[in-house]
Amino acid sequence: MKKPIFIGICGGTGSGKTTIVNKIYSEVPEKSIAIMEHDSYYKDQSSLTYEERCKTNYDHPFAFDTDLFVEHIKVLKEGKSINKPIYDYGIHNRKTETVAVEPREIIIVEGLLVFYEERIRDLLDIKIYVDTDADIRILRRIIRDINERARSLDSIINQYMNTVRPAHEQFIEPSKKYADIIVTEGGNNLVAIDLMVTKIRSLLNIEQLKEQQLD
Ligand SMILES: Nc1ncnc2c1ncn2[C@@H]1O[C@H](COP(=O)(O)OP(=O)(O)O)[C@@H](O)[C@H]1O
Ligand SMILES: Nc1ccn([C@@H]2O[C@H](COP(=O)(O)O)[C@@H](O)[C@H]2O)c(=O)n1
Repeated sequence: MKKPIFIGICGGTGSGKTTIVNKIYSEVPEKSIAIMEHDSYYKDQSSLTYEERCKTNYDHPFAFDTDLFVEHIKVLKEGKSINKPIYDYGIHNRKTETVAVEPREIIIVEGLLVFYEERIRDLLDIKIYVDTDADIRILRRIIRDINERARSLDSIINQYMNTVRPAHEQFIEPSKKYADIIVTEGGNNLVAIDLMVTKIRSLLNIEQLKEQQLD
C-alpha cells in the first residue's frame, strides 16, 4: 500500500466535525478509510478521582496525550496498525479497552486542536476547518451533551464560560488560518460533504491506478 493521505478536520466544539466525518465515512469504501480522533487521546486520568477529573480543562492542549497521537499517526503512515484508546466522556477517562486501527489509503485526523498543534498539522495533506458561529455551536453542544454525555445544563454553561470559550478564542479560532478549505455550518453542508467525498474517491482511484501500474 502507498503512503496514506491524511485529511485534517478541525473546528470548534459543536461545529459539526464528527457529523461530517461520519457522513464521509458512510460514502466511501469502508476498507479505504480510517478515522483518528484527537479526543480519543485525552490523557489517561486513572490516578485522579472522578471529582478531580471533573475539574480538568478539556479544551487546553495539556489535556491531550498528543505525543501518543502523533506516534500513532506516524505508525499508520508506515503502513502498520495501532491500538487506539477509547474515550468515555461520561467518566472523563479512557476505557481500559482499545480498538485496532488498520492502515488505510485515507486517514481522517479530527479534533479541536489538530491545526493548533504544529506536530499534527505538519502530518496533514489536506486541512479542512469547519466554521460554525459560536451561538449555533453552543446550542448544539447543549443538546448533545445533555442527550449523549450525561451533562446538566448548569455544568455545560459553566464549562463553556470557564474553559471552552476561552480556549476556542486562544487556540482554535486562530488555527483557522492554516486551513486549505473552510466549510460553513457543519453536518448539513451537503455540497461541501459531496465535494470532500468526490475528492476522496478520486484520490482512491488515482492510488489504485498507480498500484496497477506498479504490478
Ligand atoms: N448542520 C447541522 N445542523 C444541525 N445540527 C447539526 C449540524 N451539524 C451537526 N449537528 C448536531 O450538532 C451536534 C454537534 O455536532 P458534532 O458533529 O458532534 O460536532 P463536533 O464534533 O464538531 O463537536 C450533534 O448533535 C450533531 O448532530
Ligand atoms: N471529559 C471530557 C472531555 C472533553 N469534553 C469536551 O469535549 C469537547 C470536544 O469534543 P467536540 O466533539 O465537541 O469537539 C471539548 O470542548 C471538551 O470541552 C468534555 O466536556 N469532557
